[in-house]
Amino acid sequence: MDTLVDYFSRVARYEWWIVIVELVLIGLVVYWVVDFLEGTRGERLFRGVIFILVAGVLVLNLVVERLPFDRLQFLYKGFLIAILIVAVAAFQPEIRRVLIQIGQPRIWTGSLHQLSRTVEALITAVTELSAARIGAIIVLERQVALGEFIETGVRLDARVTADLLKTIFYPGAALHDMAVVIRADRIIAARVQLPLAEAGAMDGIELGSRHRAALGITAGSDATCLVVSEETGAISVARNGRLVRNVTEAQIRSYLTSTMTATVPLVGRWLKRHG
Ligand SMILES: Nc1ncnc2c1ncn2[C@@H]1O[C@H](COP(=O)(O)OP(=O)(O)OP(=O)(O)O)[C@@H](O)[C@H]1O
Repeated sequence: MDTLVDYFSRVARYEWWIVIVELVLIGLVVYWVVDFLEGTRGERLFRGVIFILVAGVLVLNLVVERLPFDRLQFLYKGFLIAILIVAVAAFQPEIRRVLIQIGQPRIWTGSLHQLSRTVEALITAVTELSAARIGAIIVLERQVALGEFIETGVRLDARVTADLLKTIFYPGAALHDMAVVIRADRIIAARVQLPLAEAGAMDGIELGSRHRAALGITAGSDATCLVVSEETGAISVARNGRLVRNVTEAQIRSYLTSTMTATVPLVGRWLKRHG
């Protein structure tokens, strides 16, 4: 108790506005990290790491500092460094995504007309595949290049059309297995093997490998992924390692437009809004 009183009387000597600014900044950073990781595997890890750190600091400050447990304190410092190294390894996909988003310019070389044609072709393809219960997974590459995964598939370079997408995923067709990757308005590759996210369930349903592949590729990159379930015909959208199931046509349009307009130059976006 004395330690707590000591602590608060020390804090009370600081300039009040400095304490407030510091608390607000810490709060903003934690809020931003939790918001960024929300619903992903990283969120649980982050909560775990924060819990260990807060519990460790409290125990050390409130109990150990009062008693001559110098070796424990020394070990705790080493433990913090180990936690930092483990956290960097564990959050590798999330850290990669954030750094790439910060460091890369936005590029879209096509016109807005091409953009909306591509969006409509994708919507037609997935709704028709869904109605026919044909499984499909389509990855929309953005700023993070997906070259290492594209190499596992068959290279194509064809304009996105609904008919071509339906033909690719038609059961038994040579390229129907695995994923299609799209860059701007081109189908870049088919039969692409994506990294799988850990096994897990969503809404009580165990995720199969198609949906785990969508989570895997979107956790480690800024890509958006459309999935059509062969089993139920449900269409899902994955972004930032999160899956939204049973999306409607309007939702797909909104997801795709926001994904793709983020790569349109600002002037183009301004013209679209005011033109
Ligand atoms: N690593 C991967 N990358 C891309 N696609 C994959 C990968 N692994 C599996 N797939 C695709 O997922 C199909 C198998 O889907 P599975 O039934 O296991 O998953 P699911 O999520 O339950 O999907 P569905 O709801 O369509 O059944 C494979 O035939 C293949 O086309």
